[in-house]
Amino acid sequence: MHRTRIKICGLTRTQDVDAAVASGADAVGFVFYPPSPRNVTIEQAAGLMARVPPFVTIVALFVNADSAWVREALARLPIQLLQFHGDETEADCLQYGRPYIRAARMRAGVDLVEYAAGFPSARGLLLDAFVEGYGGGGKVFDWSLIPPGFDRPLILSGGLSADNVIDAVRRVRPWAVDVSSGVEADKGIKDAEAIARFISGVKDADG
Ligand SMILES: O=C(O)c1ccccc1NCC(=O)[C@H](O)[C@H](O)COP(=O)(O)O
Repeated sequence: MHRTRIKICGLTRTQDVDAAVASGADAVGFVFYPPSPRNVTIEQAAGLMARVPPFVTIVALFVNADSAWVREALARLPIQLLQFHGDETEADCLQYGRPYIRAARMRAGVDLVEYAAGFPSARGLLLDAFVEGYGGGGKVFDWSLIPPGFDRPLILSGGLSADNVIDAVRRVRPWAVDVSSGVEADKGIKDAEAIARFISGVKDADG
């Protein structure tokens, strides 16, 4: 039986990192995108990432970032996986020589097979709803845009919460799910109970 992996994204506080880990998250995500209310500096991220135990993957999210900044973050932080959420090309993503996942901003007309073919080196495709401002919008996209039998690891995101994640996992059967705003009390402020309910929902859906 497949166990759906779970990433909690947009962490900005130590207690939220602790809550995600305690509830059983497989991965924790940190947003390096200054316009976002979830943005963290390299200094803040160092303190947050230091709390993450072994076997929980540390993911760093960038949006059209200056490559010198990404390199600095990689040099100073224990980042294990990059997430590119902007308009990066495959060459942009590959230049760091690190494993990465590529966000696909889903909306009517997006051909996921064609999009994914442009990123053969991505470890997986993270499907998020198209929103102005790139992401973290808490919007659900039409899951029927995902082609049946799509054969790359899919990380389903976009407006997930404890209220819809069971249905999402049962219908899409993704490799992993990713949530940010759906487990927040306020932008950038996670709710430990909502994280626990989300993770419990994923486990229920897995059966
Ligand atoms: O979180 C942000 O503010 C953000 C800004 C720019 C690009 C992406 C951003 N977040 C993406 C995520 O946190 C997740 O990977 C995911 O898409 C979940 O978002 P949500 O719909 O809020 O659960």
